[in-house]
Amino acid sequence: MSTAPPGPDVLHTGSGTGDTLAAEAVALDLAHAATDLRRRFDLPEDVVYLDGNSLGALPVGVAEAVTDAVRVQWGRDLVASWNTHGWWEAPTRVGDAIGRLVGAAPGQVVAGDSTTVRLHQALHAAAALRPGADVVVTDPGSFPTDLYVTRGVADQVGWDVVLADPDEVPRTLADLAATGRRVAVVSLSHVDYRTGRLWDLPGLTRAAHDAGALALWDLCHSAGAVPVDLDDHGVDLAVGCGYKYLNGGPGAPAYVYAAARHLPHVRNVVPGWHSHARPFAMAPDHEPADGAARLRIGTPPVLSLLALEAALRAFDGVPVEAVRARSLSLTRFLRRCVAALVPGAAFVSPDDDDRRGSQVGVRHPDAYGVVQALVARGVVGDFREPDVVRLGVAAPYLTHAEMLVAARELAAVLAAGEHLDERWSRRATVT
Ligand SMILES: Cc1ncc(COP(=O)(O)O)c(C=O)c1O
Ligand SMILES: Nc1c(O)cccc1C(=O)C[C@H](N)C(=O)O
Repeated sequence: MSTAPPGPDVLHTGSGTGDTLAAEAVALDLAHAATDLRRRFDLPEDVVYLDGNSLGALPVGVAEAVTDAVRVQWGRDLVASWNTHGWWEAPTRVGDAIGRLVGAAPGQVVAGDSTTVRLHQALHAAAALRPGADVVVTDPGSFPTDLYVTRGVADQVGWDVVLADPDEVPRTLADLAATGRRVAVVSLSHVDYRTGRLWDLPGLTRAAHDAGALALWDLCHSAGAVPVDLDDHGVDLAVGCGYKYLNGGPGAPAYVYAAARHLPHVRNVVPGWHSHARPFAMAPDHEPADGAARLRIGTPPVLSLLALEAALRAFDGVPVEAVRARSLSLTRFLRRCVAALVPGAAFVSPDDDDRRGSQVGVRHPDAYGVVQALVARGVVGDFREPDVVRLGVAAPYLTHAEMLVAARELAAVLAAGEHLDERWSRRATVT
């Protein structure tokens, strides 16, 4: 199966519906040609890659940037590179580059470490900014690491964890206020990793503020795919990873955002020496640096930061609003193709554009087998417990033609019963 460039042969299904969809795919790809950034990525020709919400594709230029960082900066220039190649400033420089994609003015984002660590740090910062409050509100459907970290920090600072579906958060906040409870922070994911549900970040941020709480957002599944506009919406704290829609590579550095109004008061729970105002004074007492640098920790993963920095150039000249418009068109079309070719498909992701992130999920009792059979046919998605076939749509490098190919392959897998193959009876470690 070849998909690049997807021509009429690949698209032809031999059915009336298929022909109509094929013609539509061609028309939509023409209409969205300005945001087709496939040439900025190094993707295998024979794969429809629908897992960029787990691990983004490799952007052109990253391998060269890493080679230069290793051979020239590390290999030749050695320790001087901290100064001469800007290694020291990389966490805040890359943080600012991420900030451009999530609507944060410079000086509020720092990159490095993992989402897990950054969330831990952000929740502790919230605790220090809201002394006397003793509740954290979060979504029971959050990604597991978020639940574990939230419970862990709650134990450390003496909070109660109140679980509420994001739709129910305003009512939960009202109930808590009515019983005299003070909420420190509402901590939510912008897009649900399993369902692709996009939550109302502006409205829920306002609801948190109205209750006297801070709003903390996990942007793992929205940064680089959905406009976030952190500053415009008055978000207090945010975290996210670098390896999904930001395409920074496996284990790419994560990031933390603290709004400028909070930064002078933010306490860093892991105040390593890179967060010191004068690190090379080697002073025995910690004195926080100004700005986002106070959220640095210890020595950053320089090679990974430079890889992420090069990866972010894939977005150069393309506003995230344009990426979103392409993503909506792709997910809308994918949904329509699946509905047409797989009658009765049970969608888990919302139909409504305003409520859908950048993925389409379908429930199936043999979802794991369906995903494996799709992968065997060159359509790479992933399986999420308990029964979700998750198709992530990283708009910059995908086409409408590929959406149709994915739907056709899904229909073919189900028609042939390939999902029931014995090969899929043992699950891989990473699903
Ligand atoms: C919403 C969300 N938060 C956090 C994580 C993971 O955190 P970490 O990057 O520390 O593994 C993921 C994905 O792995 C995620 O989807
Ligand atoms: N972070 C991951 C990892 O370390 C290994 C395998 C997958 C991942 C992922 O990113 C999974 C992803 N957060 C998800 O939404 O399912």
